[in-house]
Amino acid sequence: MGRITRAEMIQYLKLYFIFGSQNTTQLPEQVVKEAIAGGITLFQYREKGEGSKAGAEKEELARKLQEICRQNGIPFIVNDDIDLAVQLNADGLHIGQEDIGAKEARKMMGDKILGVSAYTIDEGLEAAEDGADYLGLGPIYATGSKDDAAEETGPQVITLFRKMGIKTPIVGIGGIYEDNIDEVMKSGSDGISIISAIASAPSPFESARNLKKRIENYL
Ligand SMILES: Cc1ncsc1CCOP(=O)(O)O
Ligand SMILES: C=C1C=NC(C)=NC1=N
Ligand SMILES: [Mg+2]
Repeated sequence: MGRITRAEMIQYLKLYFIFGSQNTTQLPEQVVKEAIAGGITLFQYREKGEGSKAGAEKEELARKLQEICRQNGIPFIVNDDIDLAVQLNADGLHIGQEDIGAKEARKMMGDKILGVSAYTIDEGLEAAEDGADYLGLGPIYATGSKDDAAEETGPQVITLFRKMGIKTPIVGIGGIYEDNIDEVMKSGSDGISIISAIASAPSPFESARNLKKRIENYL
Protein backbone atom coordinates (compact mmCIF):
# COMPACT_ATOMS: atom_id res chain seq x y z
CA MET A 1 0.00 0.00 0.00
CA GLY A 2 2.54 2.62 1.12
CA ARG A 3 1.97 6.29 1.99
CA ILE A 4 -0.67 8.23 0.07
CA THR A 5 0.74 10.17 -2.88
CA ARG A 6 0.68 13.98 -2.95
CA ALA A 7 -1.68 13.94 -5.95
CA GLU A 8 -4.15 11.58 -4.21
CA MET A 9 -3.99 13.62 -0.96
CA ILE A 10 -4.74 16.83 -2.87
CA GLN A 11 -7.83 15.23 -4.43
CA TYR A 12 -9.15 14.14 -1.04
CA LEU A 13 -8.57 17.63 0.45
CA LYS A 14 -10.89 19.41 -2.03
CA LEU A 15 -14.02 19.44 0.21
CA TYR A 16 -13.06 18.16 3.66
CA PHE A 17 -16.01 17.98 6.09
CA ILE A 18 -15.11 18.00 9.79
CA PHE A 19 -17.85 17.18 12.25
CA GLY A 20 -18.93 15.82 15.66
CA SER A 21 -22.32 15.50 17.36
CA GLN A 22 -21.72 18.83 19.13
CA ASN A 23 -21.93 20.60 15.72
CA THR A 24 -25.58 19.75 15.08
CA THR A 25 -29.02 19.43 16.69
CA GLN A 26 -29.96 16.85 13.99
CA LEU A 27 -29.14 13.14 13.93
CA PRO A 28 -25.35 13.04 13.28
CA GLU A 29 -25.63 10.06 10.90
CA GLN A 30 -28.15 11.97 8.79
CA VAL A 31 -25.87 15.02 8.54
CA VAL A 32 -22.93 12.89 7.36
CA LYS A 33 -25.08 11.01 4.83
CA GLU A 34 -26.30 14.34 3.40
CA ALA A 35 -22.78 15.79 3.30
CA ILE A 36 -21.54 12.72 1.41
CA ALA A 37 -24.49 12.91 -1.00
CA GLY A 38 -23.63 16.58 -1.54
CA GLY A 39 -20.12 15.63 -2.63
CA ILE A 40 -17.63 15.93 0.23
CA THR A 41 -14.31 14.26 -0.60
CA LEU A 42 -12.97 13.55 2.93
CA PHE A 43 -14.48 13.23 6.42
CA GLN A 44 -13.01 13.94 9.88
CA TYR A 45 -14.75 12.84 13.07
CA ARG A 46 -14.03 15.63 15.57
CA GLU A 47 -15.97 14.94 18.77
CA LYS A 48 -14.70 17.80 20.91
CA GLY A 49 -15.73 20.73 23.12
CA GLU A 50 -19.02 21.64 24.76
CA GLY A 51 -21.76 19.05 24.29
CA SER A 52 -19.48 16.43 22.76
CA LYS A 53 -19.62 12.73 23.63
CA ALA A 54 -16.92 10.75 25.39
CA GLY A 55 -15.99 7.13 26.10
CA ALA A 56 -18.32 4.39 24.81
CA GLU A 57 -20.86 6.85 23.32
CA LYS A 58 -18.10 8.58 21.35
CA GLU A 59 -16.74 5.24 20.10
CA GLU A 60 -20.21 4.00 19.16
CA LEU A 61 -20.95 7.10 17.06
CA ALA A 62 -17.46 6.91 15.54
CA ARG A 63 -18.15 3.36 14.34
CA LYS A 64 -21.50 4.37 12.85
CA LEU A 65 -20.00 7.30 10.93
CA GLN A 66 -17.00 5.21 9.88
CA GLU A 67 -19.36 2.63 8.37
CA ILE A 68 -21.30 5.32 6.45
CA CYS A 69 -17.99 6.64 5.06
CA ARG A 70 -16.81 3.11 4.17
CA GLN A 71 -20.04 2.36 2.29
CA ASN A 72 -19.49 5.53 0.24
CA GLY A 73 -15.74 5.26 -0.36
CA ILE A 74 -14.95 8.35 1.73
CA PRO A 75 -11.82 8.09 3.91
CA PHE A 76 -12.57 8.38 7.65
CA ILE A 77 -10.14 10.54 9.66
CA VAL A 78 -10.19 10.80 13.48
CA ASN A 79 -9.27 14.08 15.21
CA ASP A 80 -6.91 14.15 18.22
CA ASP A 81 -7.67 10.68 19.63
CA ILE A 82 -4.95 8.37 18.33
CA ASP A 83 -6.12 5.45 20.48
CA LEU A 84 -9.56 5.64 18.86
CA ALA A 85 -7.97 5.98 15.40
CA VAL A 86 -5.87 2.85 15.97
CA GLN A 87 -8.75 0.92 17.61
CA LEU A 88 -11.07 1.63 14.65
CA ASN A 89 -8.33 1.12 12.06
CA ALA A 90 -9.36 4.56 10.77
CA ASP A 91 -8.02 5.79 7.44
CA GLY A 92 -6.11 8.53 9.21
CA LEU A 93 -5.56 10.88 12.13
CA HIS A 94 -5.50 14.66 12.46
CA ILE A 95 -3.44 16.18 15.30
CA GLY A 96 -2.84 19.68 16.58
CA GLN A 97 0.32 21.08 18.15
CA GLU A 98 -0.91 20.17 21.63
CA ASP A 99 -1.63 16.54 20.75
CA ILE A 100 0.78 13.64 20.37
CA GLY A 101 3.85 14.60 18.27
CA ALA A 102 3.76 13.92 14.53
CA LYS A 103 6.83 11.63 14.68
CA GLU A 104 5.19 9.47 17.34
CA ALA A 105 1.85 9.56 15.51
CA ARG A 106 3.49 8.51 12.24
CA LYS A 107 5.04 5.47 14.05
CA MET A 108 1.65 4.42 15.46
CA MET A 109 -0.34 5.12 12.29
CA GLY A 110 1.99 3.38 9.82
CA ASP A 111 1.07 4.44 6.25
CA LYS A 112 -2.33 5.87 7.22
CA ILE A 113 -3.17 9.51 6.42
CA LEU A 114 -1.62 11.91 8.98
CA GLY A 115 -2.75 15.53 9.06
CA VAL A 116 -1.18 18.19 11.30
CA SER A 117 -2.47 21.65 12.24
CA ALA A 118 0.16 24.34 11.69
CA TYR A 119 -0.04 28.01 12.60
CA THR A 120 3.53 29.14 12.02
CA ILE A 121 6.01 28.36 9.26
CA ASP A 122 8.21 26.47 11.74
CA GLU A 123 5.30 24.26 12.78
CA GLY A 124 4.58 23.59 9.10
CA LEU A 125 8.19 22.76 8.25
CA GLU A 126 8.53 20.50 11.30
CA ALA A 127 5.30 18.65 10.56
CA ALA A 128 6.37 18.07 6.95
CA GLU A 129 9.72 16.75 8.25
CA ASP A 130 7.94 14.43 10.67
CA GLY A 131 5.83 12.76 7.97
CA ALA A 132 2.61 14.76 7.72
CA ASP A 133 0.58 14.02 4.55
CA TYR A 134 -1.17 17.41 4.77
CA LEU A 135 -1.21 20.58 6.86
CA GLY A 136 -4.35 22.26 8.21
CA LEU A 137 -3.85 26.03 8.25
CA GLY A 138 -6.08 28.41 10.12
CA PRO A 139 -8.29 29.78 11.43
CA ILE A 140 -8.28 31.63 8.09
CA TYR A 141 -11.40 33.62 9.07
CA ALA A 142 -13.26 34.02 12.37
CA THR A 143 -14.82 30.78 13.55
CA GLY A 144 -17.40 29.83 16.15
CA SER A 145 -16.57 26.11 15.97
CA LYS A 146 -13.34 25.99 17.97
CA ASP A 147 -13.44 27.59 21.38
CA ASP A 148 -9.67 27.97 21.73
CA ALA A 149 -9.03 29.15 18.17
CA ALA A 150 -6.00 31.43 17.65
CA GLU A 151 -6.31 34.85 15.97
CA GLU A 152 -7.52 34.47 12.37
CA THR A 153 -4.67 34.61 9.88
CA GLY A 154 -6.43 35.58 6.67
CA PRO A 155 -5.69 33.61 3.47
CA GLN A 156 -2.30 35.29 3.14
CA VAL A 157 -0.84 32.71 5.56
CA ILE A 158 -1.30 30.08 2.83
CA THR A 159 0.52 32.24 0.30
CA LEU A 160 3.31 32.73 2.84
CA PHE A 161 3.71 28.96 3.39
CA ARG A 162 3.97 28.52 -0.40
CA LYS A 163 6.48 31.40 -0.67
CA MET A 164 8.58 29.65 1.98
CA GLY A 165 8.70 26.65 -0.35
CA ILE A 166 6.36 24.38 1.62
CA LYS A 167 5.05 21.88 -0.95
CA THR A 168 3.08 19.69 1.49
CA PRO A 169 -0.64 19.57 0.61
CA ILE A 170 -2.47 22.34 2.48
CA VAL A 171 -6.11 22.67 3.50
CA GLY A 172 -7.44 25.96 4.83
CA ILE A 173 -9.85 25.91 7.76
CA GLY A 174 -11.87 28.38 9.78
CA GLY A 175 -14.92 30.41 8.81
CA ILE A 176 -14.88 29.11 5.23
CA TYR A 177 -18.15 29.23 3.28
CA GLU A 178 -19.32 29.72 -0.30
CA ASP A 179 -18.37 33.39 -0.61
CA ASN A 180 -14.74 33.09 0.47
CA ILE A 181 -13.75 29.78 -1.17
CA ASP A 182 -12.21 31.53 -4.17
CA GLU A 183 -9.98 33.70 -1.99
CA VAL A 184 -8.73 30.66 -0.06
CA MET A 185 -8.06 28.61 -3.19
CA LYS A 186 -6.41 31.50 -5.07
CA SER A 187 -4.03 31.92 -2.11
CA GLY A 188 -2.58 28.46 -2.87
CA SER A 189 -4.67 26.09 -0.78
CA ASP A 190 -5.28 22.56 -2.14
CA GLY A 191 -8.76 22.42 -0.62
CA ILE A 192 -11.09 23.68 2.06
CA SER A 193 -12.18 22.14 5.36
CA ILE A 194 -15.55 23.04 6.76
CA ILE A 195 -17.62 22.50 9.88
CA SER A 196 -20.55 24.90 10.27
CA ALA A 197 -21.17 25.89 6.63
CA ILE A 198 -22.33 22.27 6.16
CA ALA A 199 -23.25 21.07 9.69
CA SER A 200 -25.36 24.11 10.61
CA ALA A 201 -26.98 24.55 7.22
CA PRO A 202 -30.75 24.01 6.96
CA SER A 203 -29.86 21.40 4.33
CA PRO A 204 -26.35 19.97 4.75
CA PHE A 205 -26.95 18.25 1.39
CA GLU A 206 -27.67 21.53 -0.45
CA SER A 207 -24.80 23.30 1.26
CA ALA A 208 -22.26 20.57 0.46
CA ARG A 209 -23.52 20.48 -3.13
CA ASN A 210 -23.16 24.27 -3.53
CA LEU A 211 -19.68 24.21 -2.00
CA LYS A 212 -18.71 21.32 -4.31
CA LYS A 213 -19.91 23.28 -7.35
CA ARG A 214 -17.66 26.18 -6.31
CA ILE A 215 -14.65 23.97 -5.66
CA GLU A 216 -15.08 22.21 -9.01
CA ASN A 217 -13.40 25.23 -10.64
CA TYR A 218 -10.20 24.08 -8.89
CA LEU A 219 -10.35 20.33 -9.45
C1 LIG B 1 -11.17 22.89 13.91
C2 LIG B 1 -10.75 24.27 13.54
N1 LIG B 1 -9.43 24.63 13.48
C3 LIG B 1 -9.22 25.90 13.12
S1 LIG B 1 -10.73 26.70 12.87
C4 LIG B 1 -11.64 25.28 13.22
C5 LIG B 1 -13.14 25.25 13.18
C6 LIG B 1 -13.66 25.45 11.79
O1 LIG B 1 -15.06 25.42 11.83
P1 LIG B 1 -15.95 26.34 10.86
O2 LIG B 1 -15.82 25.77 9.47
O3 LIG B 1 -17.36 26.17 11.40
O4 LIG B 1 -15.44 27.74 11.00
C1 LIG C 1 -7.77 21.86 13.90
C2 LIG C 1 -7.82 21.35 12.65
C3 LIG C 1 -7.15 21.98 11.57
N1 LIG C 1 -7.22 21.45 10.34
C4 LIG C 1 -7.93 20.32 10.11
C5 LIG C 1 -7.99 19.78 8.71
N2 LIG C 1 -8.58 19.68 11.10
C6 LIG C 1 -8.57 20.12 12.37
N3 LIG C 1 -9.18 19.49 13.29
MG1 LIG D 1 -6.15 18.57 18.42
